[in-house]
Amino acid sequence: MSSPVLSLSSVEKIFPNGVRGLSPVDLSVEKGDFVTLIGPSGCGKSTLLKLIANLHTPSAGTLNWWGGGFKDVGQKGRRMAFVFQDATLMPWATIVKNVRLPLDLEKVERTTANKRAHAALERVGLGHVADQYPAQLSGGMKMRVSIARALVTEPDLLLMDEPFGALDEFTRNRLDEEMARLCYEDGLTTLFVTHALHEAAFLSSRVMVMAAHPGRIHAQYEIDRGIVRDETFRLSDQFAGISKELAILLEDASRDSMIGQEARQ
Ligand SMILES: Nc1ncnc2c1ncn2[C@@H]1O[C@H](COP(=O)(O)OP(=O)(O)OP(=O)(O)O)[C@@H](O)[C@H]1O
Repeated sequence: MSSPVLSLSSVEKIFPNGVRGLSPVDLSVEKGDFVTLIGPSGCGKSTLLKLIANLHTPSAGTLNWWGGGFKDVGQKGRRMAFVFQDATLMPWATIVKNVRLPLDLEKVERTTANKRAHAALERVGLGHVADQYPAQLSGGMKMRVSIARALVTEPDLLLMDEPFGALDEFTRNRLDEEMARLCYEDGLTTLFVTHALHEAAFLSSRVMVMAAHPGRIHAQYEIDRGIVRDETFRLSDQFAGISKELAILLEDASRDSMIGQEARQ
């Protein structure tokens, strides 16, 4: 059997100022999983994502990427890409040049890089804006460019930190449907952070409900991978049921977080 994409064993983070960002976490992410982290502010969602991205070093515990250490991440079959809340596009460069940036940094030959950048834009439905500039696009389109810039590297693991948090609900729903298509149809392993319960219910194959004070995993909730995540699902009783069960877990996690906070005061 192949190694999990990610495995965390008793990984914790205590910041230099003594703040415990994350209590020991055990987590295993398999190929094709869509894992969402949700929980009240300060529960360690970003800390956990940054540990996985190797932007933080754990204070204790072991992290493995594809069964090995971080030094092999970036090789074929072990590529990781990020999408953040802010699309962070270069305003002076065309959309295709923005998408091509990671390939330019890798010194991929120009014709190949252009071809891949155009293909990535097609995948997010933005082939027609390749020669435009970021200022000409809406917020949702900019975010799709940011997703294309991540996809162009052909990642095996996609990390997304509240990518659609700044968008209106209609745009967010459309982008969630696009993400579901990209991730479930292509089997792209994804770790996703959100504050939005309905987004977690819609997208995930597993939801990690976290609690704060201190940051930790409170509960895990599995959702059938076989569900087709489309508009019909969003309107179904099944979706309503999943959302309700998640709301109960989240309520419970919030109550635990408040008890933790009061105990510290
Ligand atoms: N660099 C840092 N130094 C000290 N403490 C930090 C640092 N980064 C995060 N923390 C603390 O660690 C805890 C977890 O923070 P984190 O940002 O991971 O939470 P979060 O769940 O992502 O919050 P939010 O939903 O508000 O973005 C918080 O108490 C936070 O104040």
